Amino acid sequence: MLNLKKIFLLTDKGHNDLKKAIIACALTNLSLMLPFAVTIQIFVELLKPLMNEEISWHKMWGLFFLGIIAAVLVFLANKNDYKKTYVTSYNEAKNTRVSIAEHIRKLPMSFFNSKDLSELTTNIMGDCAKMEHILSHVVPQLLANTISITIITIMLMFFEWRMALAVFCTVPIAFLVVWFSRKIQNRLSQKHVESQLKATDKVQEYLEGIKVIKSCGLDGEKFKSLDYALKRMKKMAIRMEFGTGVIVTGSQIIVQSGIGLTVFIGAFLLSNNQIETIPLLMFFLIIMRIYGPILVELTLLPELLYLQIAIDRMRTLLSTPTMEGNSEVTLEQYNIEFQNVDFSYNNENELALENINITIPSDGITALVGPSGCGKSTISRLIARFWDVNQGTIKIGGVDVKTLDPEHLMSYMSFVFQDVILFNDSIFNNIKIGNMNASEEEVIQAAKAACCDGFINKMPKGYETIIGENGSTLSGGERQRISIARALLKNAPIVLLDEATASLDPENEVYIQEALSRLVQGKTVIVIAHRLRTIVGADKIIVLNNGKVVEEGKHDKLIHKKGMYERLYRIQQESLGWSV
Ligand SMILES: Nc1ncnc2c1ncn2[C@@H]1O[C@H](COP(=O)(O)OP(=O)(O)OP(=O)(O)O)[C@@H](O)[C@H]1O
Repeated sequence: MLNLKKIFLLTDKGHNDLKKAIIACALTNLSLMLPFAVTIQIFVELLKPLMNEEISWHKMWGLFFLGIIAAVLVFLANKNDYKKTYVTSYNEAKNTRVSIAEHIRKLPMSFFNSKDLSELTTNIMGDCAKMEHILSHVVPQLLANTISITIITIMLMFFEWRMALAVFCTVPIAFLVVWFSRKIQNRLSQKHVESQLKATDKVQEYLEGIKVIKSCGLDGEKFKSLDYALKRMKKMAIRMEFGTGVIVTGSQIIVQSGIGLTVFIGAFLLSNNQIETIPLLMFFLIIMRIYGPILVELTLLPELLYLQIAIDRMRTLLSTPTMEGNSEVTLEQYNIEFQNVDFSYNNENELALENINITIPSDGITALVGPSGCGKSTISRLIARFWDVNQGTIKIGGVDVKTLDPEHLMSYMSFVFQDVILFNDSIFNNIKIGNMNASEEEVIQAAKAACCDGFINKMPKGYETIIGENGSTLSGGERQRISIARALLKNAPIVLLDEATASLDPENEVYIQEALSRLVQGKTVIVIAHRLRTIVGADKIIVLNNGKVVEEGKHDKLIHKKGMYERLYRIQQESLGWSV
């Protein structure tokens, strides 16, 4: 028995709905035979004068009313069929989209290292749309046709088995041809899908990088690679359509050869007086009625094989293990401890962090410094459990972060990154993301504390101003202050600041320093700063180099030590005097 739930990755409800849709479709198919049977009976009556018999008008009126009843039944069956197939398939696709998005949210960041955004977008939108289309337009019809054709075949077998055999014997051969060519079709579909993904990726890259492309004069080169990807997608689409076309047309010809066979067998039986003219004509009419849906089925079958690629991709995504953990534990203290931590992003031989043993005290500022690529951001990502360590443990208040549910852990942390993510929504809602339960007053208070109030009030609609995709209508400093307002509203006990004041003009920097000083009061703060003068007053400075801790202590101690920190600090102080 076909396990539709597994094949099409359905929810329990979706599976039940699909079964109902198949039954509804089969009923529609069978109901369509009613007007057909009435028509044949009328046809038989009308032919009676040719056999020197009289038309029974009494019977004709009866058939007329039967015809009306049949039409009403067809209408009701179609209505039911529409509701069961289309509405339920759209619901199922919506549920699948939501469960994919939910699953993606819980995946470790290592997953995103190997996937690009266009592939995930295709997963959520494209694959689900394909599933929606095929669950509503293909699967119920295909299976319902199979059921109704089988029923009709059995009925005709009882009536005249030789003619029934002649009508249907070509059908399984045609289906077997499509089935056995599925490997070729799969290969063609796979290549087509890959070329589609590549093209989507290139279009996305082109649009996202349009500023750099223009400013660096890369129009020709980048356009060439986009053009190549689009041409390849076209080539693969044509190749797939051609390959599928040959297989489908071939199988349709096989089915239609049944017409010749039926005529041949019919003529043979008629000449031997083994069948009468009217039943013979009836069989010819049946061929016309039955072959139509079978030919349609043969064109639908490759679509089903094509869907399999999308479903396989969704299955891989949904079976990728998520990051789980306890969401009941309450953290009482916020000191952070790294014990013998080793970490690598992809390859275990290339450690981004090696044997890290550090303590980040609560209620104080700890700065992570060191040359570019030394592992500062990696430490902050591990604290937030964006990734899990390869070896060792990270504890917050004595609790191993690996045992905590990532979303629960996140409720204890606020982030202020340099590359602020803002949504195409009002300023008010962008700040409120920090705490969805906050009142209007609290949002405004946070905005004031983050020095946002001034520029917000100058905007045409104040807090209700829509700020464009990723805050495109704001300056870098304004965007950063909004992200600080968000963090202030969240009021989490641990604050992670990543390059928060880099690349800002002096005025903005003053505002941001003021906002930050309010944000960090009484919190466990981890700052990643390149400009060492901003962290001179930190309670602890951890110096990293090549993924290892090389020095630790306060500013004065490290300066006296005359090690890496002192060297970096000196170079930066000297560079302050430079002019271009
Ligand atoms: N997502 C990633 N996948 C693979 N390798 C990564 C990833 N992110 C960082 N790395 C590598 O890990 C090492 C440490 O990177 P990290 O971002 O922690 O450095 P950093 O000290 O914060 O650098 P910077 O100051 O330039 O931001 C680098 O060699 C970097 O190339």
